Amino acid sequence: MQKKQLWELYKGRLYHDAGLELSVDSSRMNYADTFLSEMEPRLQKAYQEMTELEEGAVANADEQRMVGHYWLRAPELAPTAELGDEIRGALASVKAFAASVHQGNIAAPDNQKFVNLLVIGIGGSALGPQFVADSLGSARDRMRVFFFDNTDPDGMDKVVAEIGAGLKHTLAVVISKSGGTKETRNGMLEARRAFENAGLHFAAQAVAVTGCDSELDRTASQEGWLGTFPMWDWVGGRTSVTSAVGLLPAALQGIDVDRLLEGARLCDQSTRSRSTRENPAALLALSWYHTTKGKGARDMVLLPYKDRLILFSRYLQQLIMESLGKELDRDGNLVLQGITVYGNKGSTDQHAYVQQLREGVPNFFATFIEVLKDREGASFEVEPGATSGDYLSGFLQGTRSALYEKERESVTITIREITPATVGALIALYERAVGLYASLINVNAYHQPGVEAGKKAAGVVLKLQGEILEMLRRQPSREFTCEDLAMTLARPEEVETVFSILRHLAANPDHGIEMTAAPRIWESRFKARQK
Ligand SMILES: O=P(O)(O)OC[C@H]1O[C@](O)(CO)[C@@H](O)[C@@H]1O
Repeated sequence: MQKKQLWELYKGRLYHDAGLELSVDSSRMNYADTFLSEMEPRLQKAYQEMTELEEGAVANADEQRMVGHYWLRAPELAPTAELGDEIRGALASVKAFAASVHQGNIAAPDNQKFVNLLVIGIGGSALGPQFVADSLGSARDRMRVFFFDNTDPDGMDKVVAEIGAGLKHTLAVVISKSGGTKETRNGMLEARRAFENAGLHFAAQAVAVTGCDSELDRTASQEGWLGTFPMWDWVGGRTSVTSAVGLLPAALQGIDVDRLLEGARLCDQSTRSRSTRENPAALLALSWYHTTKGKGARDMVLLPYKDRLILFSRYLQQLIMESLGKELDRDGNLVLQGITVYGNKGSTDQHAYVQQLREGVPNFFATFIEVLKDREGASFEVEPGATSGDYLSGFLQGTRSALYEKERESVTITIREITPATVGALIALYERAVGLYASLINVNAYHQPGVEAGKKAAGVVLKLQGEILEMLRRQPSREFTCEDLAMTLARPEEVETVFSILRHLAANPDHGIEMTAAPRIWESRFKARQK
């Protein structure tokens, strides 16, 4: 298409919200003008489903739950007055708690102010807080934020070492909706051990965000932690960033959570429109549907040209892939749905994988995120007439057209600057786009049955490890190969797992397992160290 024609297409398709200072450009999506009208009946159905969801329908049928993340920034829309009051109450207690910590009314045991925050959680209980902390953080933050978002011992040691002596002025925020996620439980226990090693009492420096009467809730109340903030079953983990999950760490860090909620609320208002051309979330969902053929046929590559948005792709990876990646549709048909999401940031990725995007396998579409404001204040010129920010902008434009020349499609989202409000708006925009797209492809966006399989399998591995240790310790003088041991345990079919467990045990001093390596590694022998 000629540039002049493209300009006309751009003007015809551009969505711009002056209040949010947000634009969505889908002119580089090669759909015919008739596509919108063809899709309109299905979109109207999606809008209706969204209305019902917002009114409190059991939109997550499998778990028999309402889906209420939109009420978190508009409590007056909650289906009952009680729920609205709970949301307002939780927000008020988050803000009051953060203010008390900042003022030193809630303080470390030595009466000094808390200056560090250790957030412990995983998945939706970490990714939102991490994205918000990274995108809106600054050297002026009220508290420095650290994360345990895995059960990797070395990863946690690294964080503890970074905090160093500051542990005594560190507030731990343990976040788990279910309150029983093992990675988070382990993170909490590891943090507790680190506190104890430093002569500190964990309970005096910890708060929880969790569901009522969860294992974590009970631990927090039995041990007298500093506080507990609610999570409700009608808020999914991946859409929980505007609940206490995201707001408590953000408020403690010193981020204006009212502005974040306001941005999300305004974006919710815009994305409730039933006029497709005036609904940016619908325009995104339509673009996804067109380019992936409604079957995930192309990956979504996120290219935010702003360092502060680097974690947005990780955040969206969970939001989109956990929501849309489903084996069955809502009628029980096998559909194997989803959209693969990856990306880091431009222009950096230009020097990594953009080569393949332009010339290699055309199995993706790009989402450019443009931020108009370069920095606080003016920039100097790195060469006559151009600043570093001009270069960043030029690289975005350049990559967008270079991809389009090669028939690689893209959408471009433009915001004026990174503020709590625009971050809130971006979050809300994608939450709604995912919900609408899920309706278009008829999947339940609000459950995650596939995640359970891996958790169960891990439980089986740990149980087998217990049996292995018991057998090795019962016969301390005997050396076993993995095959011997699998036979002795009457688990011959599990020999590969037995081998993996033994190698891991022998690589660590914890359980006293020794390995005599054989030239063919799988013939190595293992025994329990004599006491
Ligand atoms: O907040 P929780 O219950 O610890 O769960 C953490 C994450 O685990 C998942 O359930 C997947 O395992 C996510 O959906 C969720 O965000």
